Amino acid sequence: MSGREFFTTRTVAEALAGFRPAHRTPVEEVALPAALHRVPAADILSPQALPGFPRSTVDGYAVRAADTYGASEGLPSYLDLLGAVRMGAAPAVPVRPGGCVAMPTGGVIPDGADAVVMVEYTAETMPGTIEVTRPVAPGGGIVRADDDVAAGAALVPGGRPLRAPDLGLLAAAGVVSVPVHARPRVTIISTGDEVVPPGTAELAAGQVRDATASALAGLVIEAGGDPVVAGIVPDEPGALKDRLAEVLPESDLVVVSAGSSVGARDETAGAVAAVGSVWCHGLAIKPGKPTLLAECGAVPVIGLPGNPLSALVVFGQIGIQLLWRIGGCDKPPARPNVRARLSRDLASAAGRLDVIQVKVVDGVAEPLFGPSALLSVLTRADGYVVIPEPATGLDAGVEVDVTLYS
Ligand SMILES: Nc1nc2c(c(=O)[nH]1)N[C@H]1C(S)=C(S)[C@@H](COP(=O)(O)OP(=O)(O)OC[C@H]3O[C@@H](n4cnc5c(N)ncnc54)[C@H](O)[C@@H]3O)O[C@H]1N2
Ligand code: MOO
Repeated sequence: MSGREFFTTRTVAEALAGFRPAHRTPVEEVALPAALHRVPAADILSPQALPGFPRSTVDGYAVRAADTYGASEGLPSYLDLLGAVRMGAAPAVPVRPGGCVAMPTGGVIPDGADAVVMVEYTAETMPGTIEVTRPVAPGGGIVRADDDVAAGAALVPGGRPLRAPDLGLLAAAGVVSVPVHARPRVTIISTGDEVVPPGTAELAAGQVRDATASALAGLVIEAGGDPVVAGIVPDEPGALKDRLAEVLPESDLVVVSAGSSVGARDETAGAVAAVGSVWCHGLAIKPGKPTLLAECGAVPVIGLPGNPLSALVVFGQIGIQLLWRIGGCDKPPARPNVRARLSRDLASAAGRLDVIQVKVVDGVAEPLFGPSALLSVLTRADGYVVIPEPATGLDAGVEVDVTLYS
């Protein structure tokens, strides 16, 4: 196709920094169990101090610390046993000088006590008399009423996906539902006359089943989005534009696979330009150069390369970040990674980000090569190594970060 070219190529770094659509999903109230991995729209403040009362952290005796100073095996302190604290109840008696009260772990510290001595350092030598063989400092064995969280302080931050312990802290504060961003609805459109639904039993000559949409839907779910697989659009002039116009009002992000290159049938750029504005067409990434980023009204649109492997690599680098941001999270959770030694030299062009699929065996990262047309390279990989934009390659033997697939 002489004369055709990508008209606005950008680097991945430029795209991550510069393509920042303002669109965010609306906020909805969600009950705690369903709030795992959801993104609170703002800090969630605690309606009360936690734990809410001074508590013992050990089984033992509530004391005045000063009454235990100098206590030792050879010269114990002797304290009067004034009573016992019951779990889930207010203390019945205060601690007066020279006295102590038996304490279960988690019980309410009685008035007058400023420490709890562990039962291991005590003995009831006579009924009603407790021998203490180790001193305890003021505050020892106690958490204060607001040590966990002060009243009005943030229980969990806005903008970060909720983790299991967050749900616990919210529950402890009596917060049983939280305002979170709605899951972004990601419409996935496949294009191409040769692409047929995965359920097609017999393929005619030249047909391929749609591999990309199912895989993209998986990535969308992993990143907290709601995928809507919107079928296959043929290579007919106007067909994609019409489909886009239909799905845009229902979508927080639209992903179109194939048709982003510069071939005669490549319709995405034209279709997107007809309903919005193209931010870049061509990304300095390998694989995945034929990528398009655009905004159609408030809705971001990503045009991905046709090769399923390349489409998934680009969506992993750009789409996932975008998806998290649309869902209210500016700092997406990092994928797990391991350090490994590279088994061989890798070449790259300066200014281009290379994403190399690898297997990791005994701390060695072995690149998996093959054309982007082979999706099995991705299914065989344990993870990937990135050659950053300024680098012209990586030498065999260097330590690299392998981002792992989970
Ligand atoms: N002159 C140039 N030609 C090409 C370039 C280039 O820079 N200059 N880049 C090549 C690269 S790299 C890729 S990737 C492809 C991407 O082109 P398109 O985005 O227009 O995609 P198609 O040509 O339609 O498809 C490529 C390939 O992938 C298969 N495919 C498409 N969709 C699916 C699907 N949903 N499931 C399974 N397989 C799919 C399609 O059948 C083709 O085999 O352009 C190169 N050309
Ligand atoms: O970008 Mo193509 O997507 O390298 O195979």
